[in-house]
Amino acid sequence: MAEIMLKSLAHSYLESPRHAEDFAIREMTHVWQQGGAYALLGPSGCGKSTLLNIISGLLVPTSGEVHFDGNVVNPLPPEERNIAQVFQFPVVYDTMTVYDNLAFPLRNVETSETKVSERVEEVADVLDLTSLLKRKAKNLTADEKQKVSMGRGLVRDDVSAILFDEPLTVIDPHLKWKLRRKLKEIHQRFNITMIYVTHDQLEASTFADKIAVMYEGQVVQFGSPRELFERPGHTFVGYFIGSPGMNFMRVRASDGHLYSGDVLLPITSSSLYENVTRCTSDNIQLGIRPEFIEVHDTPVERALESEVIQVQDLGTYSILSLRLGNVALKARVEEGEPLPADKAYIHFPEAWTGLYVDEYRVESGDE
Ligand SMILES: Nc1ncnc2c1ncn2[C@@H]1O[C@H](COP(=O)(O)OP(=O)(O)OP(=O)(O)O)[C@@H](O)[C@H]1O
Repeated sequence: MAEIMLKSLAHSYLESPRHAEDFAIREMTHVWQQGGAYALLGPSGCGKSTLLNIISGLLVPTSGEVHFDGNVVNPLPPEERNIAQVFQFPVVYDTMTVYDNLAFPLRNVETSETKVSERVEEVADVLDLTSLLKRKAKNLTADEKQKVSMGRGLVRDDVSAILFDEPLTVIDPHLKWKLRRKLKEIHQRFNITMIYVTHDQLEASTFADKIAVMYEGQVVQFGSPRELFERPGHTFVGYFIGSPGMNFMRVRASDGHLYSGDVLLPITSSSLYENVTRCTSDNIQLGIRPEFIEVHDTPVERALESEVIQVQDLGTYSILSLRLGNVALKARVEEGEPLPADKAYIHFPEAWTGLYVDEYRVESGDE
């Protein structure tokens, strides 16, 4: 088991990369601590598999170092890195029994048969595979095969880390939830560093204590599911996490006030105002999640009048599509709360309103 550090790591699939866009991984330094349950979350093509393959040694990075417990492992081939990797599609030997499949990684490193049977039985028990141990793998369903693949990753207790690359893709939707819980349980029981790659925010949040959100080859935020929701560090995290994503409004400061277009925003935080006036960039936005906008059906002090464009009834809550000046916003109203018809009076609580300059969050002194 190991702490994994990526030091000034960058990777391009091109021979002579010149621009930032030529890199699948843009230069980054990142630490995965020993024993952590991590998710690597991001849209298709952001570099997740590239990063995993660099850690496991399947891919040699263009520059930078990979450290396991402080030792550089760049020159080591995958088999010497002690990394278990579980891929999207099951990797099992069809002609072997489930038992022999699970025993394979242990027998490869000449483990005694007593230890083999101990570990195989333990892992089979955790993954509910005990009744299938004598079956040939070719007779298993896709779900069962993927559980065997996972089991092969878990069976050695000397691995540095287990990397999961979208492991639930082939799993039946109703079993996905169960397996996610199972992986969490396994993590707690075996205390192994686990990195779980996914593009699904729900999968990431159920599995991981900390999530690294990747966007265009960079980790734009590394935090708990709650931090990513409450204080997205980058506009992409705001859009990508939550449903619907965070609202962003372009803002400017003038005469002691903040404006979005022609709308004067009744924001009293002086440090927020000062931060905006200090910016040299013209890419300045305020971000607020639909869940945190206060919605009233009658005028109230400091609330802004907005036009209701659409109401989407989603059972226990509704999502309002609003227009404030020329800005489109979404707001969430819980069941039982007054639902505005034509006009909604909205208020942005300052504790939940973030300032974003050049897409990154800037903390104001008030927080
Ligand atoms: N073997 C390759 N040769 C050239 N370009 C590649 C290769 N593999 C990946 N890429 C490119 O590198 C970038 C990152 O790809 P990568 O597969 O790491 O992303 P990902 O986040 O894992 O996406 P997905 O979820 O679709 O697998 C993409 O632009 C992709 O097209």
